[in-house]
Amino acid sequence: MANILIPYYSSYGHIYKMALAVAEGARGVDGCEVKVVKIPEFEATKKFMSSQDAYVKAQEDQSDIPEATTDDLEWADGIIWGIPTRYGMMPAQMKQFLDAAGGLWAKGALEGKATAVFSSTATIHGGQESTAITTFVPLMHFGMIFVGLPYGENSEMNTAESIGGSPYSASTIAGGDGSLQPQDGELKMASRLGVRVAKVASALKGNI
Ligand SMILES: Cc1cc2nc3c(=O)[nH]c(=O)nc-3n(C[C@H](O)[C@H](O)[C@H](O)COP(=O)(O)O)c2cc1C
Repeated sequence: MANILIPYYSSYGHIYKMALAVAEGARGVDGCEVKVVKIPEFEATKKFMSSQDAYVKAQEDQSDIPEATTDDLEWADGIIWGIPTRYGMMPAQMKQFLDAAGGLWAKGALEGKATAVFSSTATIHGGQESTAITTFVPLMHFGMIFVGLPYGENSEMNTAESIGGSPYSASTIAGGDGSLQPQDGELKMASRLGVRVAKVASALKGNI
């Protein structure tokens, strides 16, 4: 039995859809309990973005998802973070959440837990890989065990087409105006990432 947590932040819904695919994969692994939670939004951002219909609609779609707490992080045996790219790296909301978990760092509460990242960018070269790689840094400080996305299980990556996914993370490309939606191949890679982390977390607990 392993507990798998999927904390994500999503302004326009792309990462939310990827989170559901990751959850579906993790739920398929025997004995795993899966929780999807959203990283709390900044009040200032809510106010600023309330004039954007796409943001308002995406937040309504996620209204049933509970907000992430540091207790959730302690509950989890494996944590798969959903992170839309901001200037090539994680959004401030996500960093604030990690900073607020400093008490867990101090007592080593996340050490030895499996972790992974899924991301999204507007463009193919907008930072899907740098977001995963830079997120690796704080996760290493927490002592977590990083799980990548191997080519062997994800043949979709062997392409020159416009599709997300790299050895570092599952990802999707939203388009400059956000009009693209996660493609089948991207959702499959997200789901397989969920499976992989759930299996690694179970193995680390000595369940398999
Ligand atoms: C402040 C800001 C910075 C962004 N920086 C980048 C970036 O560096 N590269 C990129 O490709 N897209 C960038 N984007 C686009 C977002 O990554 C995109 O809207 C997001 O991945 C969509 O996911 P979501 O629908 O889950 O929010 C940025 C968006 C915002 C609002």
